[in-house]
Amino acid sequence: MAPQKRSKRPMLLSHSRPPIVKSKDAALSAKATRTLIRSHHRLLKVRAQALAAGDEARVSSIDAQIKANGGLESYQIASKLGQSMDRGGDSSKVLIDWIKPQLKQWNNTIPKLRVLEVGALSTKNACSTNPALDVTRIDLNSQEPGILKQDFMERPLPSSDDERFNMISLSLVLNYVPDATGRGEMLKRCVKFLTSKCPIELVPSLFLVLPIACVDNSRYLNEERLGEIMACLGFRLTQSKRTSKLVFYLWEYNGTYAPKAFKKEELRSGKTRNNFAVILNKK
Ligand SMILES: C[S@@+](CC[C@H](N)C(=O)[O-])C[C@H]1O[C@@H](n2cnc3c(N)ncnc32)[C@H](O)[C@@H]1O
Repeated sequence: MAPQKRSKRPMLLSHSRPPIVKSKDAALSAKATRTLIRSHHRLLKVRAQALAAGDEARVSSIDAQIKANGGLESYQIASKLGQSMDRGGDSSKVLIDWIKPQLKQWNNTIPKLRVLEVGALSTKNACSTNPALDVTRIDLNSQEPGILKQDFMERPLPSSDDERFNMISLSLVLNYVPDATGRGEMLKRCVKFLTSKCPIELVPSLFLVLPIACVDNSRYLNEERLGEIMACLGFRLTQSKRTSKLVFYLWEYNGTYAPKAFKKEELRSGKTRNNFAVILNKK
């Protein structure tokens, strides 16, 4: 009788990052990195729940735990490690590969394309080092002088196209937002920062990277639902790519912004599913 194939268990969201490492030492630090990232996300989630419940004492106690774990800074170091070459590399390389054909139209006699990188950990990634791109980098906690310390949700809304962007990068940022409504608001907000005024022929776009478990193993989100949410915001999927841990998407904005309501509704059940969700409010 042929040996029975072991069925592959669906991946938990907490196990999605960083990608596999090879050497023994790296494997150890990968484990520590994963634990730190997982714990930070979990604490942010319970903090958001305590905040919503008005439980200030619990919020303070969670803040103390986050601090004891090294805070956002340690989380960012762990994320950077996850981004390093031996763990799958810089995600913005995927974006550059995808837009390479359009970037061929660019030369240094015309203005650069404006890119907003939300959740930026480096000034030297593929996006930042591309000569055709003028990258504005923001993060809740700046690690380098070229990164502005700013919450995207608090960034003043643009008053003209000169303050808008041809592309926005949200790489592993949407899953950082601890509540489902906040994620919907973040996606909506992206639209307000995009412009079709561009030095080359390029449709304004959103580069979105998520841990694969957010769409493959969530009770509340799958690719179809994500597509529906994005479609009502005016986005059309033009590129996508999967690795064992991450999913990359390029969404073009077609200008038809008409948000519909999407609740947190169970799309698939099962004990090993995660609870990643995006709630969209009409207004
Ligand atoms: C997992 S790291 C991802 C970094 C990098 N983009 C990557 O792909 O590896 C998430 C980063 O997003 C930042 N972030 C989350 N929400 C943000 C917001 N509302 N505004 C600015 N940065 C945010 C966090 O501070 C954190 O540094």
